Amino acid sequence: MITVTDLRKVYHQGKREVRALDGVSLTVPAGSIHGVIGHSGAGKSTLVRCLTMLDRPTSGAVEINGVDLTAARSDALRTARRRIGLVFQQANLFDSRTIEANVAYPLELIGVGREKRREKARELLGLVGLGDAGNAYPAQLSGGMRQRVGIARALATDPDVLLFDEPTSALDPRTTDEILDLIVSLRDRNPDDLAVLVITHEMHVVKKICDSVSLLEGGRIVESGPLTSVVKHLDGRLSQALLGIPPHAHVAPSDATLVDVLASGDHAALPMIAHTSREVGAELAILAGSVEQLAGTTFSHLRLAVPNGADADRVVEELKKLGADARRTAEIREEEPLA
Ligand SMILES: Nc1ncnc2c1ncn2[C@@H]1O[C@H](COP(=O)(O)OP(=O)(O)OP(=O)(O)O)[C@@H](O)[C@H]1O
Repeated sequence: MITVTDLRKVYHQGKREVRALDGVSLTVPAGSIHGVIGHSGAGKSTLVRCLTMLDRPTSGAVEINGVDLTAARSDALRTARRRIGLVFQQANLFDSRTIEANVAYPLELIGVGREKRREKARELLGLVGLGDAGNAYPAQLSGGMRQRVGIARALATDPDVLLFDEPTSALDPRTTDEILDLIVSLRDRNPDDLAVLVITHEMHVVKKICDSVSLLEGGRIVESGPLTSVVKHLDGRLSQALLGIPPHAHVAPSDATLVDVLASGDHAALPMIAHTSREVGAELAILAGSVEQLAGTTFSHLRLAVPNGADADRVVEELKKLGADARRTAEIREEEPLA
């Protein structure tokens, strides 16, 4: 389990103070995969550096299973750091070492004997699907395979936390999905011991593997929670980011009110548009939408056009009665472009 409490990092650029982290708190229990997403400049890299003490936080605490890394010094810090396995965007392997020797490297640093190192490296390479590649050199591997080696190396010291910093940003979509499946399988293999934290700007990563998610902005966590809760409401920033539908100005009819509706779970399977149409006596057009499975729950997000003359507020009301979240988003008058 990793617990981060009120983590702050202030940089000084001349006279200017930059609060790269401005009071970040989060908890990731063992068995859970938590995503932190944020745009460029949000503080993601600073968070990774401060969690691993590559950069000392200005204040706050980072605890791994109750041991505070910020309070540890020299040897104690080195030992505590091994509780976090770190995987970067690029694996940064030693080109002159075999794959097996790369995976064994963290064990070499802490003085584990040769035979034990080899045994562990072989076991880990098997775990990440590279059981036959131990004698190969990094240059002989694809980007996805190199990333698997990076993951095996991060697991060498049996960490309690695996921290991924943009693990799939350099990979193609298919390889990305293979690496994401591997991350889930590592968690599933060790649910009582391993907490996983994934820092990314890719929504796909969050949608595919995370149980919970935090949105980092200007060094602060502005929204956080279990994936299925944060996407449930139309107004949420994470909901917009993860399930948002783009404006479809080119198909918007003139003289209509646009209504967005978001339904989840069993509600998503109801014939709610037909039902609402009938109840209100209005023909509703679906202009855009997405239906997705997140963490095993179906979410359906639709944008409807209610012809003017029909009661858009009643449409919203009827949809809410059926258990969906709904709201008016725009009025379109003839010859007026969609806002
Ligand atoms: N060493 C530093 N000195 C001064 N300011 C810094 C330093 N490192 C980061 N910052 C500032 O802190 C803020 C957060 O930067 P950070 O690199 O953590 O963001 P990020 O979310 O990782 O962005 P990106 O995805 O572009 O890497 C930015 O305003 C950045 O300019």
